[in-house]
Amino acid sequence: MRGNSTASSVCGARKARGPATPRPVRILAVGRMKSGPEAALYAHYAARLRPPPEVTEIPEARGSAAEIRRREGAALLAALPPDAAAVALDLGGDAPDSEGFAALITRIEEAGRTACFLIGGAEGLDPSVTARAERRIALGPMTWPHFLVRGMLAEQLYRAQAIRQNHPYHRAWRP
Ligand SMILES: C[S@@+](CC[C@H](N)C(=O)[O-])C[C@H]1O[C@@H](n2cnc3c(N)ncnc32)[C@H](O)[C@@H]1O
Repeated sequence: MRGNSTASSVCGARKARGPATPRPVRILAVGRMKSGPEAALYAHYAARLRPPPEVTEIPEARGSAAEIRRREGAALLAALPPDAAAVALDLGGDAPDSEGFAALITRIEEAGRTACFLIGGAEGLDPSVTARAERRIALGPMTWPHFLVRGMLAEQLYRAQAIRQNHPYHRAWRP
């Protein structure tokens, strides 16, 4: 399982156990989401997460495509907390299955770090961001709109929570 094979490398050797109460995951995302179907999708799944994720929205930058990526990238990196385990949502990343994604969250929590998911804007993520990320994850090979990616990530976070709690929301395929 691809996701599991590299999940163990994301956190580094820190404390063996995290806090009893998991810290909220952080979502650092370019763009201000207005009310609409994408916001409703995100809210639907985020409301099921315990604790709920904390979202930091980075304003869309102006300029050439490269300038936009660089400015938005600098703002994304500046918003990372010191204990961040940075995970970039990136088309060039690997595509773990949901169990592998859940294992990644567990590893980050057990290392006592904060899982921080980085989502780019229309021009994508700057190379400085993908270089900083300890893990790059693709939601398949197709390009999705960034606000939709936020909702899709929230659903996978909820699925990961269900997997970790053995909740029947996630029905693993069995032969
Ligand atoms: C509209 S996409 C940017 C497309 C840009 N041309 C690129 O190649 O990254 C906006 C953001 O959504 C996220 N995204 C879009 N599709 C994705 C996918 N299949 N897997 C992971 N993240 C994706 C990435 O964070 C991306 O920076």
